[in-house]
Amino acid sequence: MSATELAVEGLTLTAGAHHLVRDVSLTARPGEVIGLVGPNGSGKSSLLRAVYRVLRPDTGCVRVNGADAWSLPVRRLARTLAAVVQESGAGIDLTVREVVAMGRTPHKRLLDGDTAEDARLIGAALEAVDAAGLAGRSFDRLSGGERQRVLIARALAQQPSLLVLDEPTNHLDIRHQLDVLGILRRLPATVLVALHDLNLAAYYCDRLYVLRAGEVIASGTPAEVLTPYLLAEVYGVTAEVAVHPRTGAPQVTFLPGEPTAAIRPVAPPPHRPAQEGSGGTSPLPEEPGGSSR
Ligand SMILES: Nc1ncnc2c1ncn2[C@@H]1O[C@H](COP(=O)(O)OP(=O)(O)OP(=O)(O)O)[C@@H](O)[C@H]1O
Repeated sequence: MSATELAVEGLTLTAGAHHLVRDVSLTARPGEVIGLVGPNGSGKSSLLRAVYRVLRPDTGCVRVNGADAWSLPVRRLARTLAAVVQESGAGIDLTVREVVAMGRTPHKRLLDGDTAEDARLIGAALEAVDAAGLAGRSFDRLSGGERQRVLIARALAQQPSLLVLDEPTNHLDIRHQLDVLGILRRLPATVLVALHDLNLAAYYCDRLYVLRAGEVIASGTPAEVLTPYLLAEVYGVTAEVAVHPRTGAPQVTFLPGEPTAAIRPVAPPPHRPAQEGSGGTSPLPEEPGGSSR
């Protein structure tokens, strides 16, 4: 299956009088891994919910290969898009294998049993997340990290060409974090993933979008986006950014203490919608001394 193009255009989401997301645009080209980063409450999950069709846009739209995701038949969208979300999975009285087998549902007709190919895909998905040994266990009795890996396996079994994940490394030990992100990196799919760990985002994502208070305030490659300046402005932290000598990816080291005036912008940055194409958009003033690379 070839990867899918995702375009979020001028998306605004509200809950009552509260803006969850305001005029957000982003693109993910086929096969790209796009990271969503930003502080708690900045709108990452809300944006993802609109993409996987749980939270209806007030204005703007979500396009999947050019088609409005909210107008597509649910089943057709489910053959394209899989989601791994934070709140899913509680209270599922099924075995692990049965949960992963649910990933095959969009590809089958009502009452169809598992084919040999389904069984192969379910087994491969379990193997991929190191959960083959859990197949017969009750899903409800798994640890948080085991459950998370099984939900990722279910999404893999769905064979999506667009995969949307909300903090997929939550609960995972470092070995399984690296494994899961490595799998996402190698999938023949487009990936949109919310991550809190900026070093993992820097290493595994092609491009990042930075959200703050429901708006995109910067986007671009990790090296373009992850500067001490931006980290001071968005998270209010002091950080140093170096290029890792082996991976070539930006590596952020956080330091105690408030950011100093030298790396704090004087005025809040104006909002400028993120743009498609190469090169990042950052409304933040130039960092003294130029790029961190
Ligand atoms: N249904 C709702 N009604 C009112 N406010 C909401 C609702 N859903 C989310 N919010 C608020 O909208 C903001 C964005 O929430 P969201 O969950 O999208 O942020 P997030 O970036 O995913 O946060 P986190 O990093 O903590 O997971 C938060 O302030 C949240 O409290």
